[in-house]
Amino acid sequence: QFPRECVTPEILRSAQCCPSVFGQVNNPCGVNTGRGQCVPVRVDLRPHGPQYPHDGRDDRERWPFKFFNRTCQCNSNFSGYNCGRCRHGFTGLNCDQPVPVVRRNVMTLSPAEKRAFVNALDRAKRATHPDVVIATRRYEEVFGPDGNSTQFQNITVYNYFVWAHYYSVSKTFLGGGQPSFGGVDFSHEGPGFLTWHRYHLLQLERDMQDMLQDPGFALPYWDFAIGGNQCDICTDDLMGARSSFDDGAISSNSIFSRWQVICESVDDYDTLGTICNSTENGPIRRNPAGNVARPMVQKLPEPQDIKACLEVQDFDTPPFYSTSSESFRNTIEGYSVPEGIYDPIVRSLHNLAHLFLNGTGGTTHLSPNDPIFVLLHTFTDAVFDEWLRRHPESAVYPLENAPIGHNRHHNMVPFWPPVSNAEMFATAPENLGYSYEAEWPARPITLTEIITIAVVAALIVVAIIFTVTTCIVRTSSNKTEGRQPLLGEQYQCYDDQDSRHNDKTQSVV
Ligand SMILES: O=C(O)c1cc2cc(O)c(O)cc2[nH]1
Repeated sequence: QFPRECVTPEILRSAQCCPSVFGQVNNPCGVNTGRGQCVPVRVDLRPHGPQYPHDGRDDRERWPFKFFNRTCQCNSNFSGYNCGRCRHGFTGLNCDQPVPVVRRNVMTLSPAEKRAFVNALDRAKRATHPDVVIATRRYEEVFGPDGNSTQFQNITVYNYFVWAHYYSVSKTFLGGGQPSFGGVDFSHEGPGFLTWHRYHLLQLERDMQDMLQDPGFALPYWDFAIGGNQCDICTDDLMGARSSFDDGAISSNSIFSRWQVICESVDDYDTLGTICNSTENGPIRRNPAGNVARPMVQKLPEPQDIKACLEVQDFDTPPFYSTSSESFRNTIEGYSVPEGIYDPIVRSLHNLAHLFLNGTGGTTHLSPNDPIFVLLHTFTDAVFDEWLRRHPESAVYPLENAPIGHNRHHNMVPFWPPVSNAEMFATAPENLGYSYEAEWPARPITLTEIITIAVVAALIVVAIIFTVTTCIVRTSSNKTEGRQPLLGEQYQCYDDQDSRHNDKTQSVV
């Protein structure tokens, strides 16, 4: 969540995180070379929704004010916590060379591409994050027992991806023997669901690009809307087949059978007020279509569910929550039927794909431990991008009264440097430096288009009738009168060779 350079007791107490670029001294945010400058953090103070009644009790409120109030703001295509990186989709010393970052259907990758992707994920699982460390205590305890030993830990690139999700969904610790408050979620059940997960993936993709030294590296996606009860990506060349010995385990032929999960001790965190750390302790569990107790989550979404959800007009609707009806966000998140009507017993689209996995990937605080999470969410993001393209006029993100963390200008927890929901609410190829190679169901013709087509067609028909009628009238009057034409030759109508001949004859006469 925070750069390693910013978690010393002095810097944390100063509340200013503006490191120098490339290890230079006294060059915060690369200001001397025009890369960026150190500025006050902007925090949105508009009211949030009523779901969270404990204002003042959680470090994540008004993110990241509890920890820092000054940050780097980068110029042009520079980005990152010290403006030392390029914006997504750009490379070069001056970050002025565009690089295509194209996310493709994982099933269409060649065997070599599949191997490279699996190996890259495995490398990310083991490589210590070069910049970021995670807090293992709430702010109240983060300076340590002696007040001078800050409680942060190194974490690997992939485990940071898992930890960020856990931190955003974890309960509010209230202390004093009170149970932790679970009605809070900074990344689900609100309009920020799509923008939060979009940035979450961008961050992993960028970290992996740095790790691989390949600025064109792109995460693939899993089209989970294939219906049926088969997990097509659960094969040993991709996310791992089912183990022959244990229905809930991954085959030992897959590298993912050796992955260990983090953030499993959720009861400890919630009762002791601690935070998940980077300790790994147990294998991924996965049993696709194996939840016999919930038959409704034993089948994947259908292809027509994507078509239906793309036709929902409004991005989100009051109360901007998991109970919203006729909301595209709540539909793709999966609390409504695919046509958009909220139904408390329904689980569709994204939620259904999670629950279908039936194990680590279906448990909110653990789900990114299963690498299927990455592919499931790139597809969800691809649908979001297609919706933005189809509905430019109704793509309006709520400004206030969304659940805490979900207002348009709330910074998304726990990302650093601060990034708001609004910044991720834009079409990806034009604004965010990546695109999807995907085919979508045909868009139905809108009422405006039908009216426009009807008006144009009617005008054409009227014009044809007018022209033909005029010609007939002129021709017949010329024939019957056999006298001088009333109009000059340039206005006369010709319908065949004979009439042309007649007209010429008439004009000679
Ligand atoms: O019960 C649900 O609808 C559900 C489970 C689950 C797991 C997960 O990781 C999510 O991100 C969402 C989600 N929804």
